[in-house]
Order: sequence, then C-alpha cells, then structure tokens
Amino acid sequence: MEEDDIPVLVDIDEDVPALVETSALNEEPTTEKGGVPLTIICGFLGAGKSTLVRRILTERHGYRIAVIMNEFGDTADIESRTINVSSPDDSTSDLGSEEVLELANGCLCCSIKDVGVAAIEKLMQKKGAFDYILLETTGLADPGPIASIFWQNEEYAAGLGRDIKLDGVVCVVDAVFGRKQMLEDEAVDGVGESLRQVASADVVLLNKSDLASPSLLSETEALIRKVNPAVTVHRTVRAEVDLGKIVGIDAYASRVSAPDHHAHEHDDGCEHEHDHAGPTHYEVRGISSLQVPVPPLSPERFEKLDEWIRTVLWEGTLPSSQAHSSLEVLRCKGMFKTTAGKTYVLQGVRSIYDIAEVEEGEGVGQGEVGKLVFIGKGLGEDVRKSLAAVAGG
Ligand SMILES: Nc1nc2c(ncn2[C@@H]2O[C@H](COP(=O)(O)OP(=O)(O)OP(=O)(O)O)[C@@H](O)[C@H]2O)c(=O)[nH]1
Repeated sequence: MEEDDIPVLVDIDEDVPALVETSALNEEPTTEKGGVPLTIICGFLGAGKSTLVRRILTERHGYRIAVIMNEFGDTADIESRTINVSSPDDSTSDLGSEEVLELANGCLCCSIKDVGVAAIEKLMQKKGAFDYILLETTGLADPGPIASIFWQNEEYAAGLGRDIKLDGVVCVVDAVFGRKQMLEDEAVDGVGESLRQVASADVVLLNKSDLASPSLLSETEALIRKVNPAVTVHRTVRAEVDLGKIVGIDAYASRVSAPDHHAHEHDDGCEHEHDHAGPTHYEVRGISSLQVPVPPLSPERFEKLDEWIRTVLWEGTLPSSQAHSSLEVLRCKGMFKTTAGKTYVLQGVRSIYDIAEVEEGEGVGQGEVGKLVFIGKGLGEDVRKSLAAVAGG
C-alpha cells in the first residue's frame, strides 16, 4: 500500500484540509446555482446502503464527495453504525462521532451522529473541503422530513437550506426481500417505512439483482412503480451504478422528466425508456399515488390548481371538503403549460412546494398535455377526481 493511500483522521474542530481539485460532477458545478448539492441515501435494512457508500468512498471516481452518516430519525432504538473504509491492515476504520476521515480518492467520510442538521451547516462553514454531500440515513428512517429540511426553498432561504441544495433521494431496495417487505411492512401509523422510502425516492437501486429471479425482479419493480410512478429504477449488483445516475440529477430543480416516462436498466446493462400507460391510480398498503393529465391552463385554472395544491398540502383536505385533514402528500411533481404558452414545473416534498416557470426548451416533454403526480396517504379516487376537475384533465 502506498503512503498516499493511507486515510488520515482529522478532528472536525480543526480546519478540514482543502482537497486537491479534481473534475467536478457536472460540466457546470451545481454549487454556482446556490448551495452544495446533497443526495439522501436511504434503503431497506440490509439492502446494500453500506455497500454503495463503501464503493463511493473507495473507488477512484474523481469526485470530491463528503459522505455523512446520519442518525436524524428516531435515534432511540437505532444501533450505532460504522463503515469500514480502510484496508484490512488499517486500524482506523472505526469512526467515532464528529470525525472526518479523509480518503485517498478525495472523498471525506463524516460521522456526525446525533448532532442534527446544524452540524452539517457547521461542516459547510469550513467549506472548500467538499463540493458534494451524500447523507446516508439509517435503514429505518423515513427520508421525507430530512428531504424537506434540505430542499432549497424560499421558506428556508435564510435558514438551514442556505448552503445546501437537495439534489435527490436515492433508495436502495433489496431485490430478494424488498417486495415482501413492502407488502408486509406496517409502521405504527399503518404505513410501512419501506413504502415511505420508496414514495420519497427519486431514484431506486434495485440491488442484489444477482440473487433474485427475473420474475421476482419484474414484480418488485412493478410494485415500486405503483408506489411511485415518478421514480427511476436501476437494477444493480453490489450497488454498482454509474455515479452520474445517482448524484447531480437535480431532481428538485425546475426541470423534470415527464412523470410517466421511466428509464431503467436491464441486466444486459442496456437502458430503455418505457411509457407506462395503464391506470393512473394505485394504492399499496396505505400509500397511494395518483397521476392526472393537465391540458394548457388559463390564468383562472392555474390559480385554482395552486389553491388546490395549497389546501391539500397545507391543510390535508380537499378545497371543497368540510372534513378534517386526512390527506398526507409525501411527494408531488409535475409539469404543465399555460394557454399563454409558458411551461411550469411543480416540485413538492410534504407541505413544501414550488411552482416555477421553465424556459422553453429547458423542460422535457414538449407536448401540449402536462401531468401531475401526487404520492401519499389518503389519496383515493375522490382526490384524483377533484384534482382532475381542477386541472381540467
Ligand atoms: N449477492 C449480493 N450481495 C450483496 C449485494 N449488495 C450487498 N450485498 C451483501 O449484502 C450484505 C448487506 O449489505 P450492506 O451494504 O451491509 O447493507 P445495508 O443496507 O448497509 O445494511 P444495514 O445498514 O444493516 O441496513 C453484505 O454482506 C453485502 O456484501 C448484491 O448486489 N449481491
């Protein structure tokens, strides 16, 4: 082993050393658009999150990434975790809290357990050290609340999201047990965390695909798409995936793919685009998704749609309903046009949402009919009909 390859432990209170400049993730560094991009990695227990993280921390990919192990969820019953990123003859693998491990490939492995979001901001203040953050949640954590904290939004412009920009949520699903877990999983409030994770994800790695039969892989993938029609699925073995497919995807930017247009990778490594027509409403054990077409909106309809979204996301009810709040939107996204020819993109995580105009040619799906996708609890046929009536689809 060469001297350069030996990881160095750095105390977080000392200045994090500046790393050697390497190629940025994108041609245009996303930091210029405000904030260091952050990807949340969640996943089912034993699905392969650590395998993915270890790969990122040890492979020579040329990216400067800080990987943060997080315990933001319910910390009470979550075991303490470490990642072995060292070679077998290295004894520095066991990371304590508030430590940063600088690795030979330019990555930083940060352990800031139990100190909350502010600690990441603290890390950011010592910046220059890294230009991309991967946040690994525990196997049981619901990524939704964390995602909404980091999502760049006016509400947070002067707060926590100032230096960090949410790029996407990646969920690692076990190809062997994932389907069973999704179908059986039930949390205290009746919706399993595994379903919440899939519902909140922008990208799913269907990992351990070497161990699952082709039919199980197809069934699991179909279930994932039912829970989240807007997600991109990559089948992986030992979490081997081109990093460009999980980082720098800008899933919360005002540029989204048409929600029912999926790319997924087959075992032959060949990627195909699929249009999934079929039903537009699904329910899997409490989590449902709905999708409606949106023809070009007049200003009045646009206002009505905005009001609908506001009421559903903020109050948990339909605008016309006197009922108590019963709806919970975990994620929404979509794209539509106005009669004036402008294109808008909707992005939402829980109660936070944003409708932004996109430049002509910037968005994908230049057709006249747009689409909206909502994923969450209580989104039944009545909600779909109500949205369809407002959107005019
Ligand atoms: N055959 C096979 N084994 C895998 C694959 N990915 C991971 N493994 C193995 O599965 C086991 C669990 O993987 P981890 O990466 O530790 O999973 P994890 O999601 O971090 O697990 P927890 O943190 O305990 O939830 C390890 O023994 C891995 O070597 C894969 O694609 N195929």
